Amino acid sequence: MTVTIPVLDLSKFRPNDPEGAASTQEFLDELYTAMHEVGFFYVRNHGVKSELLQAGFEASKNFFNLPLEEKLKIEKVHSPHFRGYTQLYQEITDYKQDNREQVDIGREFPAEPINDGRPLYRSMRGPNLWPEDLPEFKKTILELMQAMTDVGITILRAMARSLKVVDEKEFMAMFNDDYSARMKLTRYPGMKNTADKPLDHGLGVGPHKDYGFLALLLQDPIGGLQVQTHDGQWIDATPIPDTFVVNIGETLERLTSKTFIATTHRVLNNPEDRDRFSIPVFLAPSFDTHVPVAFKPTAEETDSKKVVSDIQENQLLQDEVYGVNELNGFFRSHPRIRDRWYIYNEETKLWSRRETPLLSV
Ligand SMILES: O=C(O)CCC(=O)C(=O)O
Ligand SMILES: [Fe+2]
Repeated sequence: MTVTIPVLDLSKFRPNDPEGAASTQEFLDELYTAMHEVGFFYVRNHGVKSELLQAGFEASKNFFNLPLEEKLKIEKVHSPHFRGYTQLYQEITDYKQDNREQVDIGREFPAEPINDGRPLYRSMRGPNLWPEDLPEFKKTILELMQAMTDVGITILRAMARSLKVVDEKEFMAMFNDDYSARMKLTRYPGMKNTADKPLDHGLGVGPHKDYGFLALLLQDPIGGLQVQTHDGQWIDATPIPDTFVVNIGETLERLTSKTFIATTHRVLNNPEDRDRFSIPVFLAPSFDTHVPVAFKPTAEETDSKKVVSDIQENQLLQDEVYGVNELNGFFRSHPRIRDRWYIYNEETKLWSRRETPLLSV
């Protein structure tokens, strides 16, 4: 079966405008079909100014162009909150080292006290690490993260509405002040980049599903993102100017009993020497949220949702508490940061924060 990734027009979604009822309904129907059948779509007319998108890419390139020793000043290993810079090959996906470098940014919070009985996942909250020598970087990146978050929250509202059986107010209450947002700046070197020498497997990031509720991705024109259709084929998410690529994560898939699919995806490095840049934003409820399984699919929906994925079932994150999933996901992707800041107790089988970080990792 030939599957294409649909392009949805967000300006059709006018939830508070009685005159927009027909176009809103059309949008919701298209959204439902996209999420049920493909699990990915492009969104256009999202309202974020292209100057801001360009400024985001500029800021990202300025950072990646810094000498390695400058970038390492904000290396993620300095952050128990999994913020900061990750060198090429340091992140693990599907048991392989990724051919990409990246910066992780989250919402700014003060660090919380540790090991006082609160859940360990609250350690994910904390301050970001910012490069000192790029004065515009922080302002631009936080502005872009907020603008993309606003678009993502609008799409989440539309998803709740298109699912009908989900109570929109209850669903959106999970995104009150305390929602979780993460942004990543990525750079994928081309395979013939002789300075970086990407690993032969050619995977910028290996096959995976995202953890949370929604991912909204800004990609440059190079291409390389691929989506695994539900019969197991890999298709290109070819860049379309002025759009974001949207997909959902495992926790929202769980809430919908797989009516909406968290589709497997990966990124191939450019076969020549061209570097690719992308900026995804990941949205999820606050860490303490118990994500209900809210949806009882109809027989027809159950029938049509047999999905092939390259990901093994033991790689899936299915805890009911969102923070547990996010922490487990980061532990898996960043074992070096886990081992520096966290310790496993063989007797209790529980992780906790180290009182002082391990220096040797
Ligand atoms: O860079 C991309 O196109 C996708 C990145 C991605 O899937 C991720 O970081 O979860
Ligand atoms: Fe992803």
